[in-house]
Amino acid sequence: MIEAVDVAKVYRRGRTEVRALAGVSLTVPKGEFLSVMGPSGSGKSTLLNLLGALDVAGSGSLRIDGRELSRMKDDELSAFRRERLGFVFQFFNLMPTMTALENVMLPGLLSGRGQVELRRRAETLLETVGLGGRTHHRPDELSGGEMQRVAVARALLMEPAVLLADEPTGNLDSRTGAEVLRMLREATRERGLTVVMVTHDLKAAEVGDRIVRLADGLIVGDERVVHEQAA
Ligand SMILES: Nc1ncnc2c1ncn2[C@@H]1O[C@H](COP(=O)(O)OP(=O)(O)OP(=O)(O)O)[C@@H](O)[C@H]1O
Repeated sequence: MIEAVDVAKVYRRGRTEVRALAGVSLTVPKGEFLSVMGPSGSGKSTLLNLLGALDVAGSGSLRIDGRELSRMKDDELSAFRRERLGFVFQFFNLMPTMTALENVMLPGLLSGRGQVELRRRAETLLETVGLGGRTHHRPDELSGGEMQRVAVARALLMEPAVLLADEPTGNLDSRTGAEVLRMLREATRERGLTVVMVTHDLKAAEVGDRIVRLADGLIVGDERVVHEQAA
């Protein structure tokens, strides 16, 4: 599903060079929930930006959902991003003047799909994330956890192959964060969705199937998470 081979990224600022990623190889099978950890500056956001086709790698190969990103033109990349990838961010990034329902429908409206079908799907997704009763609330009428649930529903609208989450619980208290993660875990498991989540929080990371650790732009750890069996 995701296959990165020797992916490197150097940022140049005047005469200084920063090797944000120094050759990362990583395979994430379909349906896996991967957590990425590492100290500040280790390259986590850079990796997520490359996986999200928001930036291009300097070298190496990056295949997602069978497509080699380096061979795609800008308009192909935006279409790929819109149709195959879902994003969840630390600060939710909801439109403040729109209701929860409108926020969830938004990626679909931009893609030109029919309103009636989109509305039905958005309502179903809001039910799935436990917000069936909040469809007409605007973000300032929702709690942080509810806003992040709306963001998860929005990320799922286009039925992406991969969901990328950047510190999705970074702005939530630990209990609310855990609830959002449980909901994310269930919603993605039902859909066989591949998830890559960057987090500083080990508890959050352990919700995933596997934890990859970065340091200085390299993978320095890669372990499976052992989950207790439900009784
Ligand atoms: N646009 C940019 N221009 C120049 N340098 C950059 C740019 N983006 C990132 N860097 C540098 O690349 C390195 C990796 O940054 P990155 O943001 O990927 O780290 P991170 O692990 O996500 O850190 P944090 O946990 O603080 O968000 C850092 O040294 C950073 O300063």
